[in-house]
Amino acid sequence: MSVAISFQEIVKKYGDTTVIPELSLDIQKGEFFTLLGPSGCGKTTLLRMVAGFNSIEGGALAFNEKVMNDVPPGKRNIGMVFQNYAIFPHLNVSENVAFGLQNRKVSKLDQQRRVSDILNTVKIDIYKDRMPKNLSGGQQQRVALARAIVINPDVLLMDEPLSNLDAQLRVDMRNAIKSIQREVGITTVYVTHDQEEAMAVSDRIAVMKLGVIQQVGTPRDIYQRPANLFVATFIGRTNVIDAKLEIGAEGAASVVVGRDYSLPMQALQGQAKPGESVAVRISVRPEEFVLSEDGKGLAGKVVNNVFLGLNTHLVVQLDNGQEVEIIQQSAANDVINIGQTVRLAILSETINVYDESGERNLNRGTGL
Ligand SMILES: Nc1ncnc2c1ncn2[C@@H]1O[C@H](COP(=O)(O)OP(=O)(O)OP(=O)(O)O)[C@@H](O)[C@H]1O
Repeated sequence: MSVAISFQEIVKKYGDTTVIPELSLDIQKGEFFTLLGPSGCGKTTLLRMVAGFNSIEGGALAFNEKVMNDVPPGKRNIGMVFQNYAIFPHLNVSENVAFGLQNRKVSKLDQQRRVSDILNTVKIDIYKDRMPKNLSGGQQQRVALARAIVINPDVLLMDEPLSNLDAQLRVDMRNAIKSIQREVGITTVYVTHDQEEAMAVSDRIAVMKLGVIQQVGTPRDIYQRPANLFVATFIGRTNVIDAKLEIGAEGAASVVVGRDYSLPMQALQGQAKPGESVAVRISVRPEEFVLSEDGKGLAGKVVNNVFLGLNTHLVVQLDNGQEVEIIQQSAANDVINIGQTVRLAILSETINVYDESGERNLNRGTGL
């Protein structure tokens, strides 16, 4: 694979305020790449730098190794889709899609052929003569997508394209966007604050906080091995619990949680000296707890119990007062009642152990 978009120590400032300090990132050709993070973290700012709508105060932005910092938006060969579909109300579907081609000196016949191909791809060919006001939100967003890709852009940029759609349509449309992107094979940069949406569509995700990338990885990497506690808590749900990393005389590592629940952690050998005990924080996803059958585990009391069909969600209050969330497959007969005391075992192969600050995942880079 070759790099399609490269950010090299890129800086964005508004006046004296630095919003993006020296960010470096490579996006591969054909990749579906998502910028994900809470409101105000700089996703849109970065996307607008790619589009050429924002100036760049430092570093370099390159497309296929060509520096683009001073290339105007109209000369970047980019397709864009925004939250508010921005299609022309006075043009019908075909005319909207053809619009971008009219300025590109494409013959009438070629225009018709390309418009008809794209309408097929995004599955709105049956509405080709309709006016936008007679289309649903999802259909309008398909028109916007068709218009963005009909010009054969090098890069497709999408900024929260599904935010205006209702929940079910958002799920349908994200699947549609992903399969259209795969079919067309276009390098795509997608902005969202919705982590589930990001997981569903992306090849890779960059999680951002305050203009700084916290982690870049596949959805699976980011969920299973979050680089720090910010990522662990932003992606999916998790329980953060104080613990101790203890290294035995022979160097074997274990994580001790609560009073005396000890989990052997092979991956953490070498993180401290033999005989040492270091304060750490562990991240345990709700599905990484199991109700212990052998009496080993963290003691607690069930304080809430919600049956959701396949799964049951429990809230358990541990001995130290902390409440943790657990997801269990609903057993056929076994009902766990509120008030019941339980022991919670932790699947030690999967949990992540962080230093006390939460900035460093001690499991990463250990071959796991
Ligand atoms: N024109 C501007 N002038 C000054 N500050 C700005 C400007 N545009 C954005 N900012 C600031 O830059 C930071 C990043 O904003 P940006 O819109 O990129 O965030 P975002 O992650 O896209 O958020 P959201 O999801 O809410 O759109 C914010 O602190 C914002 O207040």
